[in-house]
Amino acid sequence: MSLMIEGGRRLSGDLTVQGAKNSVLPILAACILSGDVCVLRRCPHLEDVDTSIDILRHLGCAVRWNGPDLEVDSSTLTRWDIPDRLMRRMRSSVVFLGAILARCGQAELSYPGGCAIGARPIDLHLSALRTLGACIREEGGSLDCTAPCLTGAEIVLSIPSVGATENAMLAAIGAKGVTTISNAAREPEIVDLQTFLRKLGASVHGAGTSTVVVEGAEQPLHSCCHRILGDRIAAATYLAAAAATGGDVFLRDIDYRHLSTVTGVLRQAGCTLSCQEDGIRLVSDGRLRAVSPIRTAPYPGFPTDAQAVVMSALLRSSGTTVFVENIFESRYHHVPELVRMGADIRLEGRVAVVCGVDRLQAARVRAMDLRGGAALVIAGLQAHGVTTVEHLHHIRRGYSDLPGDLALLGAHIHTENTEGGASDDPTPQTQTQPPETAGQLCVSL
Ligand SMILES: CC(=O)N[C@H]1[C@@H](OP(=O)(O)OP(=O)(O)OC[C@H]2O[C@@H](n3ccc(=O)[nH]c3=O)[C@H](O)[C@@H]2O)O[C@H](CO)[C@@H](O)[C@@H]1O
Ligand SMILES: C=C(OP(=O)(O)O)C(=O)O
Repeated sequence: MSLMIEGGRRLSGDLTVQGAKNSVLPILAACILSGDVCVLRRCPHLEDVDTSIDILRHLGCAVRWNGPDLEVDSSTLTRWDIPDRLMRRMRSSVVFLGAILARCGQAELSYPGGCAIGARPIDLHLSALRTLGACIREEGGSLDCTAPCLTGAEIVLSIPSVGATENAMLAAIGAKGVTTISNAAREPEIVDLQTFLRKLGASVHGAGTSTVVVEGAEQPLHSCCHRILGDRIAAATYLAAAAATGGDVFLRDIDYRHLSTVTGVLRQAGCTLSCQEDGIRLVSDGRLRAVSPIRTAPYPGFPTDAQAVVMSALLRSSGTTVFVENIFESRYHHVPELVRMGADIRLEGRVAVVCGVDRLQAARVRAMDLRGGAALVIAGLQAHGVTTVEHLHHIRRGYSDLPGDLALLGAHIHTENTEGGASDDPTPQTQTQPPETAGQLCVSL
């Protein structure tokens, strides 16, 4: 599947932002802990959500859509294994490990897949679970885990890894006693997971700070209904698109506090932003200025997931902007594609130097990963002529309807069924490697 985008349209109007991919995925894994029915409101319909549903069904859970809500009944769970073909489909498959261990005391799965943006090892996940008493045998990419009796412990993460924090929180629910996770990730999605776990009846505190404390659940957990947090990265994408096209958009149902580094950059670039309790409005005249160096960092720093889309917004700015990607070692696969469209970007390791150009030219380009794909769409919105973005399936991992949303805002964009599709996709996918080979997949810049 490809997207065709006719550049030069100014975006305007209101948009309700989807539920967050990075919230709903760990929460879908957490549904296993309930042993009952969980209703997730505003569940985004994404490829990664479909993969999570496939995993839940494989485990024996009953899952069904009810309009925009997803209902998961985990009372019927019968298995503790996840087949390799499902593990490889996304990174977040690994977050099921903590939940399955907590519920079943054993788990059989393999290394997760996901976008090729770096090596993405899972050593911190496994070390956290071992600290809680899990015995994990790694062989040929398979993980054979037993944990008849998880015990609360002090887990210190060497990096504030989002996924490792979530895995540790989920496993700790099934442990006896208190678990403290230090140097925990502080992302809003971790807070959303804590909110969900509390609704299930679990005792979890501290999410949003560097120390998360989980008391093992002595009582059985129960059913709950939860509305998924608004997606700050989808919001950053629409803000970047509006900024680049001289737009005027209002994004509803998004917490502006979760986007302060992104809105700060767009303000510096010359956009006018007003942040309200119910959303964010951005007005741009389309003549953006270069900004101070953008360095990606764990929350509350500038999100790595917004690096590509904000870069795209600045391609025609006046002056030079430096990007430093500090989280993932090869997250610039969109750059050669943007250069095809006339962008002036030089790469040196983790640094990308963007010199604004007067004009972008439409081209046939290829999404190499999720956010890089969204960045190409934003470039297409600004380019002269009709841009084709191939390999739409990457974008569908994280946006429930990017073309539909942009069309609502006035973009001329449509999806085309192209020959081949995902099955003959040569795009590299990260397959987390056993420790001795981790890193070999990193694509040099
Ligand atoms: C589903 C989800 O929420 N995905 C997000 C999550 O991914 P994810 O949870 O995979 O990202 P992490 O926070 O774990 O990764 C941060 C850094 O830590 C490294 N690391 C991580 C785990 C580990 O065991 N060992 C290790 O070395 C990673 O390679 C990376 O360099 O956070 C990333 C960083 O904000 C985002 O880009 C992703 O969108
Ligand atoms: C890298 C991302 O996601 P994941 O961790 O699911 O691959 C992302 O959302 O940009």
